Amino acid sequence: MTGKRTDYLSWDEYFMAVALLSGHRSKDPNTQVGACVANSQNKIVGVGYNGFPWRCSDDELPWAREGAYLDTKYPYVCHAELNAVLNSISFDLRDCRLYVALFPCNECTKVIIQAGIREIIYLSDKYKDTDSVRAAKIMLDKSNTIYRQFFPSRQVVTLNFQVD
Ligand SMILES: Nc1ccn([C@H]2C[C@H](O)[C@@H](COP(=O)(O)O)O2)c(=O)n1
Ligand SMILES: [Zn+2]
Repeated sequence: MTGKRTDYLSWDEYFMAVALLSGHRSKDPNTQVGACVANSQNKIVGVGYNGFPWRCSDDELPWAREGAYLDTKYPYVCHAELNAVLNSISFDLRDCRLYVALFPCNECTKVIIQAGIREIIYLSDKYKDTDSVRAAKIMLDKSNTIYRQFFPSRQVVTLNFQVD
C-alpha cells in the first residue's frame, strides 16, 4: 500500500483558496475580493465576494473609482466580508475564522466583531495606510479579535476542469 499524499492543502490554504475562488465571481474591474468563514470544526459556513446589493443591476451602477462620489462604486458596493457574513448559514459566528484576500475596512470590521468572529486571516494589507484600516485595527485590538497575515508556502493552486 502506498502512503498518503503529502502535498494536500493545509486548512489555511484551503479556506484562503475558497476565498480567492469566490473573488472570481466579482464583477469589479479593479479589485476582486473574496471571503470565506470557517467554524471551529473547519466547516465552511459562509462565502462572499464584492458586488452590488441584490436587485441593483451590475450594469446600471458605476464601477468607477474616481469622480463624484455618487458616480463611483464606493457608496454601493457590498464588501466580500459583509457578504460572507450575510450569506452565512448561521446567525451566530462565534469562534469562527474569516479568510479574506484584503484586510477588512472599518465598516466590515464592525460586522465581523458583532457576528462573533474571533480571527481574521488575510493575504494583503495594501490599504494599511488608510484611516479605514487604521480604525479597523483599533476595533480589532480592543475587541481581542485576532488578525494575522497568511504567508502561503505555495504560490499557485491549479484548478483543472478537465478530470480524467
Ligand atoms: N477588505 C475589502 C476591501 C475592499 N473590498 C472591495 C470594495 C471594492 O469593490 C474593491 C476595492 O476597490 P479599489 O478601491 O481597490 O478599486 O474591493 C472588499 O470587498 N473588501
Ligand atoms: Zn469592508
